[in-house]
Amino acid sequence: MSPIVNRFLKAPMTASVVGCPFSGGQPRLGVDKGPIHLVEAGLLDQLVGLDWKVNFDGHHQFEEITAANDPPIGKLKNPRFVSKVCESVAKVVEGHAKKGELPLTLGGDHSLAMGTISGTLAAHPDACVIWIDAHADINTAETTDSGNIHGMPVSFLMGLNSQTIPEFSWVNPALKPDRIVYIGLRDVDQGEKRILKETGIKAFSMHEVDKYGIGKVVEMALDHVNPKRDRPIHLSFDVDALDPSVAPSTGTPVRGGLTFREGHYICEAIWETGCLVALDLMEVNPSLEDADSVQQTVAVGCSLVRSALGETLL
Ligand SMILES: NC(=[NH2+])NCCC[C@H](N)C(=O)O
Ligand SMILES: [Mn+2]
Ligand SMILES: [Mn+2]
Repeated sequence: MSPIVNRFLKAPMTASVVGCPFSGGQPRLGVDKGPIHLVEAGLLDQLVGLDWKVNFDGHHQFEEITAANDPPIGKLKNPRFVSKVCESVAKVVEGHAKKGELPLTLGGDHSLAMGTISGTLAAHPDACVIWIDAHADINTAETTDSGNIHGMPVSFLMGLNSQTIPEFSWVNPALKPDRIVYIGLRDVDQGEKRILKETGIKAFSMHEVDKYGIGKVVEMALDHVNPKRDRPIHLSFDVDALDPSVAPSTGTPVRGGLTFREGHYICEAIWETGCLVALDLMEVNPSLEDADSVQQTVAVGCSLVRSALGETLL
C-alpha cells in the first residue's frame, strides 16, 4: 500500500463493498451481473493484497418491483423500482461512511449513484463529487428523451426537477453545483448542455483532456471542487468514460473516450489527495460483446478500483 494517509477513514482502512445487481435504470439486461463478475474476478482479494480490510456479506438484496406494478411516471421508466433500490443503497452507504469505512459500490447501472451520493452526503455533508463518464447523467424528468433514470441521477441529487415527484421525495437535493465536476464527457444531450450552462457546473470533456492532458485536467478539477484538498471526495466512475476499445462491455459505449492510462491516472491522483471517502464503479455489463471483451472490461474495472484504493505502479 502506498504511504498516502487518508484523512477521513478510520484505521484499519476498511472497504465496505456494496454489490448492486441492479439494471432498472436502463433497458439492457446484464448490467445487474456486473458486480458478480467483478467479485468473481478476485477484486476483493486484490484489495486485501493492498492491505485493505474488506467487508462483504453478499450482494445487496432488494425487492423487485415488477413492470406491471411500476408504470412510467411521465417519461421516467421503472421509477418506483429505481427509487426504492437507491433509497436502500443510500442507507447502506451512509451507515458504512459514518463508521469511517469506505463504501465501494459496484454496479449495476448509474442510477444507483442517486443512492450512493445521497448516502455520502448524509455522512459527509461537505463532500464533493468527481463524476467520470461519457455522459452527464443530468437529464431531468422534463429533458430526458430515453426516460432511463441512469441518465438522470445528478438532476435528482441537485433538485433540478421543476415538479416534485413524490416517489423520489426521500432524495435530499443537497448537491451544490460547485461541488461536482465532470471528466470525460462526450455525449451530452441538448437539454443537459443547457443545464450545465445554467447551473455553471464545471465539466472537462474529452476536448479538454486532449487540450491540456489528463494530469492538468485532474488538477484543475480538484482545484475547482476541492481547492484546499480538505473536503471528502466521492468518486463516481462510469466505465463508459473509457474508450470502447478499453472497456467494450457497457450499455452505452461512446467512441473517443479515455485511454487505459488516463482512466487509471484519474483514480491514482484522487487517491493521492488522501480525501477519497466513497467510490462507485458502474455500468460494467458482462452480457455485452464477446467473452474476451467481457473479461477485458471486468479486468479494467478491477484495476480502476485498485488504483483508486492506492495501488501504485512502483
Ligand atoms: N449512465 C449512463 N450510461 N447514462 C447514459 C445516458 C444516455 C442519455 N443521455 C440518456 O439520458 O438516456
Ligand atoms: Mn455513461
Ligand atoms: Mn453514467
